[in-house]
Amino acid sequence: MAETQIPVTVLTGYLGAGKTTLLNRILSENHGKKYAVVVNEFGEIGIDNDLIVESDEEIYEMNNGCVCCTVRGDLIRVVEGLMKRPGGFDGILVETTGLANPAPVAQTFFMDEDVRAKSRLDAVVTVADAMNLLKRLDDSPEAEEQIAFADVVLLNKIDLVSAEQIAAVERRIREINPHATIHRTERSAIDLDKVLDRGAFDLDRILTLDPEFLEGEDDHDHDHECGPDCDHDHHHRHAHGHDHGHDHDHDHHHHPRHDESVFSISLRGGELDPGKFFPWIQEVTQVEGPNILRLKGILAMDRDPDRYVIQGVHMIIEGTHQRPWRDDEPRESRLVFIGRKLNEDAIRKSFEACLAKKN
Ligand SMILES: Nc1nc2c(ncn2[C@@H]2O[C@H](COP(=O)(O)OP(=O)(O)OP(=O)(O)O)[C@@H](O)[C@H]2O)c(=O)[nH]1
Repeated sequence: MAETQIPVTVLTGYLGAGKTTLLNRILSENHGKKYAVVVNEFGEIGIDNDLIVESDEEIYEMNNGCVCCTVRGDLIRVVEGLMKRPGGFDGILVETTGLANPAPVAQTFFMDEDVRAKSRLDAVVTVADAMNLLKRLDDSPEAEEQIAFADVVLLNKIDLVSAEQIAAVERRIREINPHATIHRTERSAIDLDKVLDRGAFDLDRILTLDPEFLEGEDDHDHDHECGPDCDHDHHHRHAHGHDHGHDHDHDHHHHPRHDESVFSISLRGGELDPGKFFPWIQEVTQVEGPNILRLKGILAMDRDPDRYVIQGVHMIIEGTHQRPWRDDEPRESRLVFIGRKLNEDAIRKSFEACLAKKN
């Protein structure tokens, strides 16, 4: 029986750490294996799917809320569906949103009987941003959970920091999680056998970390109530509604609430005037940089046949031409900011001022 279990890799890490970069490596490398990929993102308009390389792999997107607390039922259904596929898969990769606590995702693979019989959690792989991790550990509980649960940590973006900084981040990771294997990486470059099929998930360690890990709460059936940005109100309601008089609150234990100060702004429009857009995005990222945890967009530039992809983490932004727009695609620009204390009105208005004038 055991040999028929499909290995599942949970790929986690804070916003912008380099998860998709790693996923793209896995999907592009000529390893002769077939992986199913499940991605989940935070933000209303699905962009992540467009940033994943085109490949023969099957990609399932779940962007209605955050996998850690709202779509576990969906995850079970997707995984069950995958297992029934003839031919099967050599592995399943689940990429969580940067704001997810990986524990409930990992739990999924122990809770559902069918899923448990046919799959095994191979490893939780956490990508950490060497430049920003220390700050995020101070202000974002998810960042710490992601490190604590990791079997393998990729300490990524080492090109952006000094050797001393790398050593300091590594020490902090070790304090939180002395067991994980740490690899230093640039652009998530790693031999895939260091992240896939590791047999690294250690249930005993996780039970020390979280004694209730296997207690699989009743599923509360809250899968579909959350909005795209993970409606935290719902969790308040849930926590209250679930008070049976015992004083440990499952919800608190397994699902530390998301950082409620983080929200997303989704912008949509037609073609952009590059002469206006580029100075604008430079300015926004300079002024709002500390509050911009993440930005990503697929843009249609006036008179440009290619899709233009822009990505950022705080003040660092990168843009590239991706591929030509297809005839059947509307030339539309979509841009998402995820952050704290962003001035939505000002960003929205100034973005609209970058649209190309059509006559
Ligand atoms: N300089 C530098 N940039 C990197 C490195 N790895 C990734 N990036 C860039 O960082 C940005 C975020 O990378 P992604 O792989 O999309 O990050 P992610 O973790 O998938 O992001 P979310 O899904 O939004 O949480 C992109 O612009 C990447 O090109 C690295 O090692 N060095």
